[in-house]
Amino acid sequence: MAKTDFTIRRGAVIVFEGLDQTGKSTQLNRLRGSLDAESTVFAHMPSGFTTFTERVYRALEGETADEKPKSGLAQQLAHLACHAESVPDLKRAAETRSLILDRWWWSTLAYGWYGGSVKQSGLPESSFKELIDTIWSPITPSIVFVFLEPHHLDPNNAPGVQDGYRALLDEYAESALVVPVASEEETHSFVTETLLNRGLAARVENR
Ligand SMILES: Cc1cn([C@H]2C[C@H](O)[C@@H](COP(=O)(O)OP(=O)(O)O)O2)c(=O)[nH]c1=O
Repeated sequence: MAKTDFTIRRGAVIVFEGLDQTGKSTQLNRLRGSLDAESTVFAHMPSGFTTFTERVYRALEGETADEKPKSGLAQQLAHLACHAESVPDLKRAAETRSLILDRWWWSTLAYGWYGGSVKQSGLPESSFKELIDTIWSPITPSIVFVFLEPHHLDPNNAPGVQDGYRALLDEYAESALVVPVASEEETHSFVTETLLNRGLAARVENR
């Protein structure tokens, strides 16, 4: 029987965002498994493509307790340092192929600002947003899939983070949508059908 796969349209930028433990990674893996490896670049923020971004990510995840930053502002600035380092590569990937992003600046705003830690530092929201805008202005997403319902409790999902995602969803209603809660298989179908319907993906009959 023929296996049906997909290609993502060249130039498309697809973002997966949302709370921890919501099935985002599972769905990204499913999508990766049904795409040809050549034409789409997958990137995870903050771990990116370089030793610098990889090592900062490991420090942020805190393999040892003393490795993690104590300051919420330092934490988000470290994330943004990784984003700044990765954006030129992301831009190139989006121009020559297609790009699938596992988190981008919505996480910075949702976890950092709406989670409360950056606000506590005294940095005004406008300054934080301006920094984010400056770093991310080269990248425009074609679609943002937002995962909002955690399967398990996760300490990273501070109160407010979900509200942050909802505010971003309202602001970017044209390109962003909530992924409905469903089985793994149904969610995979939802993602692929949405991409097909919006002309961001095409079916490929092979083998
Ligand atoms: C990209 C990004 C992530 N984060 C947070 C979201 C997650 O709680 C954490 C790690 O992200 P990630 O490794 O994607 O977590 P998971 O695989 O569990 O979904 O970092 C920020 O606080 N700011 C950011 O800019």
